[in-house]
Amino acid sequence: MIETIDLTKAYRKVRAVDGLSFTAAPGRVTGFLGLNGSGKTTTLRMLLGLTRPTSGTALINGRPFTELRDPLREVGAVLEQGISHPGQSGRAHLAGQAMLAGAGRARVDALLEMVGLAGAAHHRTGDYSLGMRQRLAVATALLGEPRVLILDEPANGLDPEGIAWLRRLLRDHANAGGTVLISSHLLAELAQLVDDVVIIAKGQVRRATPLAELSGSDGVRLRVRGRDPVRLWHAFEAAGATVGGDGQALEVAGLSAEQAGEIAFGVGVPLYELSTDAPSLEQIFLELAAA
Ligand SMILES: Nc1ncnc2c1ncn2[C@@H]1O[C@H](COP(=O)(O)OP(=O)(O)OP(=O)(O)O)[C@@H](O)[C@H]1O
Repeated sequence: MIETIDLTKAYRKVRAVDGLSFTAAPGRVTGFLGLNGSGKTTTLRMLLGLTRPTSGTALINGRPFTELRDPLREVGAVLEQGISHPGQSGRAHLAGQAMLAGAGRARVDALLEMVGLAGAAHHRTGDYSLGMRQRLAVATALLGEPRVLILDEPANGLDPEGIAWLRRLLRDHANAGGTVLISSHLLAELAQLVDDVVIIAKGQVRRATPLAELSGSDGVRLRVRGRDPVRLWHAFEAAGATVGGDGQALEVAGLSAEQAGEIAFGVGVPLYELSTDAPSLEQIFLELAAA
């Protein structure tokens, strides 16, 4: 379980995180989404005890990171690339980290297998592709068999096969009762991976919802053309809709197609066109994230 309560981080000129409250629940993969500079990394760093909050609380399994009894066994994180020495092999890197985490050799080999790096385990990490470095970072995060996983932009650099691998890995982790928080600045990148989304902008939560409920009916817009646009405009507004237009057609939010058709019929205006335009997930995200 991950929880932030009124979490705030102010730097001299910016409030990077501004009263942020959200939870990421066990058994779920939660996407933490925002545009560049919206405060994602700062939030994750506060959760991991790397940045001190100005105020508010960041909790992992009910405690601040600094009060966790055995942090490496409770939370694993992928924060940035370049954690390994480029001259070191992937295996040597992981074995070194394993000593810190109190994990044995068998675990190192099992993890290299699990992240698909067994064949490249003895190559220098300096020769790894971005995707391979991401896989090594995920293996490192999993060393202590933590229940909570925090991943900052892990899909970055992964090819479709890598994304499919990450999806399975995160799903298995959540299905086993683990908590996963994964950040990105692209909803499309996470749409196949996550159960829930927390969308932030300017350090504040704009929407926290199961992904399936993000594209609710409130985002649907109608495109309406009829013989008397002005009359239609007034009739739709009188019914509580928000109406815009481009001269050709009216753009109507807040009504279903059925309601709009009935209203047009009621005021005696023949319709030439009535279509619904459901925004894509990416459009909804951008609208929320840019607000
Ligand atoms: N150490 C710091 N000192 C001053 N300002 C900072 C510091 N760290 C972050 N910021 C500012 O806080 C804001 C949020 O940054 P943060 O890195 O958390 O965003 P982000 O959502 O992770 O962005 P990105 O996707 O680009 O990594 C930005 O305006 C950034 O410039």
